[in-house]
Amino acid sequence: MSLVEKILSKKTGEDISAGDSIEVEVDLAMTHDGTTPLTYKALQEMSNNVWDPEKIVIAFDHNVPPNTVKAAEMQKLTLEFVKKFKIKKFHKGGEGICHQILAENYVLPNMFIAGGDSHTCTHGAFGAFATGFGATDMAYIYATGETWIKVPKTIKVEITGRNENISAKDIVLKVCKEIGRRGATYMAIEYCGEVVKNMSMASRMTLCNMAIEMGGKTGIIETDEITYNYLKKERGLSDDDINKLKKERITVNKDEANYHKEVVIDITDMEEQIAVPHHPDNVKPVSEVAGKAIDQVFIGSCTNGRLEDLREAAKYLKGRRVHEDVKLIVIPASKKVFLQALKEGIIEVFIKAGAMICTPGCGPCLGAHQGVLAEGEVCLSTTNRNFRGRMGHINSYIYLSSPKIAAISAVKGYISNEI
Ligand SMILES: CC(C)[C@H](C(=O)O)[C@@H](O)C(=O)O
Ligand code: SF4
Repeated sequence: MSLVEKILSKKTGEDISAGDSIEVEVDLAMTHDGTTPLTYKALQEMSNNVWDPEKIVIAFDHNVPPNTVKAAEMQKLTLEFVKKFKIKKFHKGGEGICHQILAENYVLPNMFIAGGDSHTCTHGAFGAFATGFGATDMAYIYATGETWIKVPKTIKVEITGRNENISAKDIVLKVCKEIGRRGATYMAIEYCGEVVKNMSMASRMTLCNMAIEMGGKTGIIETDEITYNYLKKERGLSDDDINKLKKERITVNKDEANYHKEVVIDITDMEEQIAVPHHPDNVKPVSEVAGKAIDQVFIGSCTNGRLEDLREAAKYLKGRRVHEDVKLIVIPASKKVFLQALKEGIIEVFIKAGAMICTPGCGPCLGAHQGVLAEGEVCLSTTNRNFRGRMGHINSYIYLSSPKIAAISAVKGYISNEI
């Protein structure tokens, strides 16, 4: 059995396998300012109640603070939902991106997590089954606490080798290139191998975050000491809680699991990777893109807005100036990340270098505000999607990279991995 099959078998109490349609109880559900209004509308046609307000998380992150009347109206309606159903796990603007909020507060291994956002797959990093649903499905979940899914097939992706220059973002871009934008449609991507074993939780989240860019239902990683340490240190779980989780730990016998496909990526001689317009699987080694002039750099998002990402970027910006032709926008993924970055002097490094720092949230990632692109402009971004027009004008261009390359390029004025 794959990791997903094992988690879902445990949840349903039956031995299930890929292709089965199952009904399942949801442990945690989330919608944000962009998706709560439609979910609320659909819910009103189904029920006058929510199944369990304790298991629902609402976050304002996509347009914070609201920049248009429409965005303000959507938050007003969402607030009505929050009040009506007495949702306590409510995070108003400035607290962070919904996925970062979930990771910092609520996600636990073996959970079934349903999110009204496609990057809910990020939480597979905790050994949870986490995936995105549309508004009608979310409404049904809010009403009943249940949903159904077809159990996805699994692609095993093993990351091997050693290379100090390579980050989780370079790896996931390479995986996108190998698997392709439709290569994992309705499948789970199970990451393993020595590189993943040694990765921080933040990096594992970067890996799982982009499963959807390959059409994937989710990305997922077995829990281990790194997961438990994170839950203890960052989330304050007690030793008893951790021991309980360890007893319920789900592992996979990789030789016996019935993977649909297996991919091995050795990073030893790998170059850093860049996705070029207009698809995240349109990936090239940095040497083929180096020298491309840029107008804007964005460091942030649910892919790469965490503390380790900001620390990495700060290494290259410290004592340097952002190129005069480049706008650099930095957005910490959450309030917690922001406060810690302030404490460590990282924010000061960015400001002195000439960066603009914005309120934790999605920011320019989806082209809503805080840095939209003009016609012909080129942005190098640490986000996950470079679709045509996503960050602004239909004829603007988005390249995707790691925070390191983003920071170096902001200084140089063109794409580069050498400071
Ligand atoms: C607005 C929201 C529905 C959307 C998603 O689901 O992914 C957004 O977060 C994105 O990244 O494009
Ligand atoms: S940061 Fe970007 S990808 Fe992530 S949830 Fe927000 S808009 Fe979507």
